[in-house]
Amino acid sequence: MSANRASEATRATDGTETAGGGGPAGGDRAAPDTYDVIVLGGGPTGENLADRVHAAGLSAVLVEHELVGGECSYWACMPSKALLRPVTARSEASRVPGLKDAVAGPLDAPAVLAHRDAFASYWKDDGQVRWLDSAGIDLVRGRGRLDGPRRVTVDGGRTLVARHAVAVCTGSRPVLPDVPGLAEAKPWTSRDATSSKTVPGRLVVVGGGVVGVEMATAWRALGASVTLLVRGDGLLPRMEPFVGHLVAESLAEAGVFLRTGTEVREVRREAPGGPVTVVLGPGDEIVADELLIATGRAPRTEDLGLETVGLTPGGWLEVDDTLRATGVPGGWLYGAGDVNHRALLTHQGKYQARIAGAAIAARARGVPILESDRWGAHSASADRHAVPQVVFSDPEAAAVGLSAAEAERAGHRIRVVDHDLGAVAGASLYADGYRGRARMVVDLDREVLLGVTFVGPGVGELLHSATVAVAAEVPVERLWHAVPAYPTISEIWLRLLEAYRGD
Ligand SMILES: Cc1cc2nc3c(=O)[nH]c(=O)nc-3n(C[C@H](O)[C@H](O)[C@H](O)COP(=O)(O)OP(=O)(O)OC[C@H]3O[C@@H](n4cnc5c(N)ncnc54)[C@H](O)[C@@H]3O)c2cc1C
Ligand SMILES: NC(=O)c1ccc[n+]([C@@H]2O[C@H](COP(=O)([O-])OP(=O)(O)OC[C@H]3O[C@@H](n4cnc5c(N)ncnc54)[C@H](O)[C@@H]3O)[C@@H](O)[C@H]2O)c1
Repeated sequence: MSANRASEATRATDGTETAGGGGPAGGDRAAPDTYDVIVLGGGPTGENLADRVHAAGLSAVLVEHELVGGECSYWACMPSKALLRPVTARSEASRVPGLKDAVAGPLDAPAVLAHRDAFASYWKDDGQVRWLDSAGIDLVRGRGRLDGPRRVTVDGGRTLVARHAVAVCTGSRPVLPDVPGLAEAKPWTSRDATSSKTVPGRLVVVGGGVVGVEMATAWRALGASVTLLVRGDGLLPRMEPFVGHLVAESLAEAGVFLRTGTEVREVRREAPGGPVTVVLGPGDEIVADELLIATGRAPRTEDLGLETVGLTPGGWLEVDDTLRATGVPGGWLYGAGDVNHRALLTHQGKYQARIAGAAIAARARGVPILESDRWGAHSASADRHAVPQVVFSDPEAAAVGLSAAEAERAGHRIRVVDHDLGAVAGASLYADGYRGRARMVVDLDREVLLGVTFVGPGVGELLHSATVAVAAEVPVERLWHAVPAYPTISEIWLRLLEAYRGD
């Protein structure tokens, strides 16, 4: 069983299995101090990397100072999606004839929060630790710090030594912008927004990226009055512009107050737990019960001992396509997942873990590395060409590869093909008044797809078809023979291809 699958299986039952008391698996075992590979950080990336090298016959130890499973399991993907699924399910059901009345009325907030708690495994990592145990990977609890080449100290005490590699998988943390009064006001970060036990009456969200949009969606549907403050002129700026327009329209219909072109100048909270005042300009203030700051991430590298191996602490860890850190003599240091800033997504971290694990094992055995093979086992090329992402907003947004603007900036000769998703028979069956749009970006020189974007209800599950087309560089001519089933939303492929061919 691979990393993460054990915990997914326990959650799939009723979520209560991981809720019980600790058990013996939670602590260090009587482990040796020398391993083939030391992994720092037990998030999804670290777990998968340890699993891969162990499966290749190397010994591995995982060092984790909080919960095994990392940000994703307890304060990011899992709890946020558990909060959002009831929102999108109700929204879609309310547009299906015969169901509308059945889902009228507010969400049952206590039930949704309890569902979220179960999906966060009640913030206990027993299930993940059981999986490590069963996989034969040692766990050392505590903060790991590099102490020169191939050496790691844990909590300043015990020293671990690696024969082949140390992999830094320490992830990222939220950043707070430098705004007077902000830190003192103790705002919510993504951790609070995914774990709060109560629904705030009034919530101000700062940041129109993925966290801001998803959390504004969830907490509005749970009953909060939400104001979303965005610095730029729209939402989800990394995706095609039409995505942000549709999501903004839908958030406004849900009752979210959206203000673009704003800047938070000062924050005041007079008493702990009391109301918070967000100052946008002279006479322009908003008073709320909570303030969520969702303005991006910083790497967890500041106290990692990077200076002991010649690197500068605090920055994103620079790596090559085999995930090996650049500028470290001997080539024994790796960095995978959020910490290298290639793509801050769980699935990409797990992908990098598979690639890094294979590269570490190959180098340990003296097997030639296939670095030059762009799509070989030792090169994380998808990070640059085919990163998929689903934003679980209402409606969902899903994209892979390059947007039209990114493709142009990269110097490709492109053609952009757009189509109205609502005009597809499967979409109109899916929900009354289905609104959505799709775009494919075609590389005219090679006649392959560089990127695909969908926005509309249920499009998240459509994305992998596009990921296959982009990563595999399937010729457009051959895509014509990939026939979408009728009447599914996937028929959007046929419409896009017809438009491209001029049929
Ligand atoms: C609100 C939110 C929602 C998200 N939703 C999604 C989603 O739906 N889909 C998706 O793909 N991505 C999502 N992401 C992104 C995803 O959470 C991250 O990309 C992912 O968690 C990165 O995994 P990682 O293993 O690299 O790092 P992390 O999950 O951050 O894990 C790093 C681990 O290292 C440990 N650590 C750090 N320093 C040390 C040290 N010195 N010693 C020992 N241990 C250490 C930490 O305690 C942590 O457990 C979301 C992010 C947020 C904030
Ligand atoms: N469904 C998913 O895949 C999912 C969900 C949540 C988060 N994530 C990942 O987590 C990462 C972090 O998400 P995020 O939303 O925090 O970061 P982000 O980088 O996606 O968005 C942050 C936004 O805040 C804005 N911003 C920055 N400083 C600001 C300031 N001082 N005032 C106002 N706005 C400011 C930025 O312009 C940007 O639009 C992302 O890279 C994302 O990929 C993924």
